[in-house]
Amino acid sequence: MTIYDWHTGPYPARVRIALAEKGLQSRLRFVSVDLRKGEHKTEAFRAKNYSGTLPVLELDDGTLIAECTAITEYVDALDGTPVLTGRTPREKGVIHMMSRRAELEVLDALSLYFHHATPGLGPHVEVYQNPEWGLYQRDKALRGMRYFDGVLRRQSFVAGEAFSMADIALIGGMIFAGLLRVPVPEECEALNAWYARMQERPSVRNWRTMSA
Ligand SMILES: N[C@@H](CCC(=O)N[C@@H](CS(=O)(=O)O)C(=O)NCC(=O)O)C(=O)O
Repeated sequence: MTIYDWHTGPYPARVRIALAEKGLQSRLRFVSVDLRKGEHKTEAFRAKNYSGTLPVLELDDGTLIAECTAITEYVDALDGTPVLTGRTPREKGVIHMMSRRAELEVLDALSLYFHHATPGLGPHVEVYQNPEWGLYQRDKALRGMRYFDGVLRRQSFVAGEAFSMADIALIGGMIFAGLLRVPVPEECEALNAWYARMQERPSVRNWRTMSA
């Protein structure tokens, strides 16, 4: 299998962490797509992913799977342990919901802030920007962090009492916040404590060097 990704990206980090948690990273060939040069927006790459985003997983039969949640669900189904996307219908539903909420309320909001209210990847990629919308998204992400702080005051992990794909999605948001120097609100003690705990996991400590 081949993964098209970018070695410092928050979304690629989600798939790298999932692969490491499953112990499957050695089955992957990593192909770097240079976002700074706009390689992800070329016609050739869009033939792999219409959305022109990373990461994209290419199976040996040529099947292309984009979208971090979809790739993680595929990888999780490959091998038994640990289960990242839930064992029972209830677990699967709650984990998918909380993973999507981490995207909508933190990770994707920070991505929109990056692309609209900062120089982003440069004018050759950021062909449309709305700084007001971008700043609104940064405030949305801060609200989202406060929401997850509340969740993590009541439970050990984002979707309950076990590590899951939902934690990985929120870790992606925290990685993006760090890259953008968007400070986590000081009152978010539970969120900060959870993230410190997450960073002790080898999969989270080492994701940047996985393709080295
Ligand atoms: N919904 C997509 C979003 C993927 C995404 O935005 N990826 C980033 C990669 S990174 O910024 O995290 O490295 C990207 O391609 N950004 C480039 C762009 O949006 O032009 C997913 O979940 O995979």
